[in-house]
Amino acid sequence: MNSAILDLAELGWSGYFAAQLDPDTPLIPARVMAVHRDRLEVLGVGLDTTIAPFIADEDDDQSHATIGDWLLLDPALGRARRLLARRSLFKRRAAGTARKLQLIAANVDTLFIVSSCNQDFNQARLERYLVLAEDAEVMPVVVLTKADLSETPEDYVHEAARLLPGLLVEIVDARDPKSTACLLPWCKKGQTVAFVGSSGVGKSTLVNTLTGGDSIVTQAIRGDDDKGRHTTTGRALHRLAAGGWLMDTPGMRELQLTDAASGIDGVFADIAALAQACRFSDCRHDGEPGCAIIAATADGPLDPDRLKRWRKLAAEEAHNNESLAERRARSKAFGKMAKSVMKAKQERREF
Ligand SMILES: Nc1nc2c(ncn2[C@@H]2O[C@H](COP(=O)(O)OP(=O)(O)OP(=O)(O)O)[C@@H](O)[C@H]2O)c(=O)[nH]1
Ligand SMILES: [Zn+2]
Repeated sequence: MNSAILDLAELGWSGYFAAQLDPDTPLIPARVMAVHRDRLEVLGVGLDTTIAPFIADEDDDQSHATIGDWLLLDPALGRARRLLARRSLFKRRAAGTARKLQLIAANVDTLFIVSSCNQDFNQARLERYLVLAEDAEVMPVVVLTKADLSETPEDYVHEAARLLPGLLVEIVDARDPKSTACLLPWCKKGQTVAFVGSSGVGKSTLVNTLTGGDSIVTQAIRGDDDKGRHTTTGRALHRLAAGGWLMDTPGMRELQLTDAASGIDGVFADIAALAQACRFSDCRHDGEPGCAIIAATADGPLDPDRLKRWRKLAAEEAHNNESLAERRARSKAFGKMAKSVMKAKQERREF
């Protein structure tokens, strides 16, 4: 099924990637469909194969090929030669002391941020996901499910739309294909979408409706083999009925706010702009004289709750960065220690 790719556009190829080709070096574009420890599954026109993992630059932890990436393959060598610049990238700091950067998914076009029209609806959570989208440079679309269970679904749409100027908000009954048809423009040929949202809001239901009832599990089992043998394991990109691709990985499902300073400034652009007008450039907006942010909550446009949510996210972000700084300091200290041990050894030998 997947191997019946006829043209690259079907896989999400576009002028953005084509512009990166070097006409003098004939390499074959292929998209990464799954990442395993020791190999990548890639798909191209008439190409459905596995290759060795690819790292463009050992010193750059963003240069590992990840799911959704476009690689240029050398047909003679059967391996990747280049990683094309991405349109978008979801990444996160791994848990644990090393806090390594993990690449989650590349070249997603649209992030569906799913919430339901009931007690799950929560502006802070939506903002958090908006920051993720902003940081990954992916367009967010808020999808409010369970419209059929709410008496006043329009209230939720209104509340969500207020979070960001121009934010797109759709409201659906996730079980009903007629209702989810409003999402199809983002799911067409060549488009890649992903879903985030808390448990129970209807992500799987939406996905099943959008894949035409052909659930991911059945796709995986049926695989590429027309004899119905089990050939595909754990591909992360799944075909949508409208022609696009759904990015579904455990990493995508576990995404959290990390390393997202630029995203926070984008989603809270109003607060960032107000801060420019504070009297002190290092104003902490904590009772200093001439603070434009506090003034805006007292008599003006800034909702104090929004300020509170921003503080929380900014504090979390500061915490993440601190850990990163600590990690750097630790590795520097370790380097110094190692050097002095080596020196001591050397001196002993010389002595
Ligand atoms: N009435 C109604 N029920 C819905 C709607 N969307 C989802 N549900 C139901 O809500 C329940 C949870 O939906 P799921 O699709 O499993 O939610 P999920 O977000 O995938 O949850 P996790 O798998 O835990 O992440 C199921 O019983 C669905 O049938 C909707 O729009 N309307
Ligand atoms: Zn201030």
